[in-house]
Amino acid sequence: MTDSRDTLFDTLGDPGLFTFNDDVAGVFPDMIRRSVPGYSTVIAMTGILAARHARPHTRIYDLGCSLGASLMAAGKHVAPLPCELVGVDNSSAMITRCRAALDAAGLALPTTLIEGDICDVPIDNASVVIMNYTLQFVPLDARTALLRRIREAMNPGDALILSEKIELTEPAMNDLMIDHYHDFKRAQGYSDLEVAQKRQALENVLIPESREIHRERLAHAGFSHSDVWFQCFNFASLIAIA
Ligand SMILES: C[S@@+](CC[C@H](N)C(=O)[O-])C[C@H]1O[C@@H](n2cnc3c(N)ncnc32)[C@H](O)[C@@H]1O
Ligand SMILES: O=C(O)C(=O)C[C@]1(C(=O)O)C=C[C@@H](O)C=C1
Repeated sequence: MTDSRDTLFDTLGDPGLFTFNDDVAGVFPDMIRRSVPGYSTVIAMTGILAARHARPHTRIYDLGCSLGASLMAAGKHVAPLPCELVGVDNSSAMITRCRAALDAAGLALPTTLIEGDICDVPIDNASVVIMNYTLQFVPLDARTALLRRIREAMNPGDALILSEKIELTEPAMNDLMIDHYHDFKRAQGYSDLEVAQKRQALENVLIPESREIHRERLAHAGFSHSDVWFQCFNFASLIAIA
């Protein structure tokens, strides 16, 4: 099956607020691949990282699972270790399509999908928690409590894999990275109009923070170590060890 092309922001007008509705879910594989530099590398490596930290008879959570890309990568590398995969997303359009994609993929591990808010869904007996490009959509004042609940569900040595669009602390470097990022998007076939309209739709919806703030918050939430394991322009992936 070929992915539908993302043309959602190609017309001039009020783009409204970005939401993960049926239109977005329908083009999501193409959208995220052309919008997140390094996306396919991050997803593939998520499987490798998960396999090192997964413990038998625990759960591997994917919070903000969208269409299940990280669940599939984890399933591929963690099996046959007996673990349960749990995907959570609050978009019914994503969960419906994720269920179909997982059925088609036929994962080797038991998998549960939950339609719900990651700030409310119980998290228990986790050895690995994956949150790829999702914390950025959680309100700022709810981020620490969520990370605390994740940490409390883990044992020492377990891992959180956290990927985010980030802000750089030095304004000139931040502006430069955003310019590089927009060059990347244009090289992926997005027009200046599409870049501008999407940027407007994401304003105050996707709230990026610096790697320093992320690492401080992770420490505050009880993680003993964290660092960046991948970065491309203003998109970074961290691993935090419980
Ligand atoms: C950029 S996508 C994540 C991409 C996905 N992790 C991947 O790597 O393919 C963000 C996802 O998080 C979900 N999301 C955002 N806020 C959420 C929340 N509070 N609770 C549950 N899901 C949420 C959205 O519906 C969307 O599917
Ligand atoms: O297109 C952008 O500007 C983005 O920030 C990319 C991004 C993300 O980082 O989550 C934003 C929304 C879509 O979910 C896919 C990718």
